[in-house]
Amino acid sequence: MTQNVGVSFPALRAEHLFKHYGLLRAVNDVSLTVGVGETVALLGPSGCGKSTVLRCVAGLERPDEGRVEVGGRDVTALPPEARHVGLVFQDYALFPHLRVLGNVAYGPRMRGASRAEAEGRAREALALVGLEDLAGRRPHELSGGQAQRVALARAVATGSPLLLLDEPLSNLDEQLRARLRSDLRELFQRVKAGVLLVTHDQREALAVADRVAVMRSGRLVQVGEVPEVFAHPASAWVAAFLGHANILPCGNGTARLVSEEAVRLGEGDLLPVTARQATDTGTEVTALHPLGPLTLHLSAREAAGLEGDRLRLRVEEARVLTLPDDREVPA
Ligand SMILES: Nc1ncnc2c1ncn2[C@@H]1O[C@H](COP(=O)(O)OP(=O)(O)OP(=O)(O)O)[C@@H](O)[C@H]1O
Repeated sequence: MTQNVGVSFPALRAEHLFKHYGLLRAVNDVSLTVGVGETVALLGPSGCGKSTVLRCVAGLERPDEGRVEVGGRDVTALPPEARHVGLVFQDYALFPHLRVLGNVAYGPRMRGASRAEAEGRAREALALVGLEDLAGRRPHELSGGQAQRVALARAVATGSPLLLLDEPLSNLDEQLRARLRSDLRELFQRVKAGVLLVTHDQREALAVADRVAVMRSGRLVQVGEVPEVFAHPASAWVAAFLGHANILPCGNGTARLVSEEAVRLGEGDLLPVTARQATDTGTEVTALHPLGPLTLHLSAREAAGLEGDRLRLRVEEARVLTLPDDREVPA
């Protein structure tokens, strides 16, 4: 195969992928690029086709149409083991009979490294995930979080230009997830591979990814840098999926998005508060604004500014986004 010397290729370029299961279009014309050293989160609700995209990229599924390039090499027709991608899936099955070191060294060994070389790389990868001390353990002697990190080390040790992670934190409790999220970001920055991460968890995407690709019913509906997509969702559905609370229908196929940044507390009119509830971080209130009811999270200090059952606030009209309201469109 020929490659142009000096031309740099993205870690992944997927073009016009389609995958049907019977009449179901699980993946409908998905094109996606992951740069070298970039982390892209494929984010969407359960069943929207995220894993199928990842499986097509990994070679575990054959797309009906489309093309997959890894590091500039067309791998569309190649089996998974010939694609040189590192995989971490939900169940991250480790080989039970191999110790941690053997599990992590397995990839490099399969790619022809000597035992010493493979184990050297495995130790480096284990150090990256902070588990060098557990190299001699067997998988059943690990906690869920440790097994998760071994699976990551195993993918990293392959030295692949592209890592594919499917809900890598899904089996862990919330505390551990929160800790590993920041570990992951650091780890990805250090290994310099391209990372495609599948998740249905907005916080995970926000914490870990450079760019996010939002998927709905087999299609990508918005792709962009994480802060940009959160600040400027392309539609009401995307805004709602990303967790925006105040999306007010206008009745003409559009909706207004009043983000927290658009609300100035302590200025403007006194508005009636119709609901109030204590939360972990403060108080959630619903205030009746002429645009519609606004649900707001108030810190303890902001909540102290409540005047009886009224709250003074102003909505900065210039910061209110008008979006197509596609929430009721059948999936
Ligand atoms: N082998 C298969 N045969 C038939 N239908 C399938 C198969 N695999 C997936 N599907 C269907 O394709 C759609 C997309 O599934 P996929 O697993 O890609 O979704 P997902 O977004 O990853 O969901 P989750 O977050 O729940 O894992 C779903 O409706 C699913 O039921």
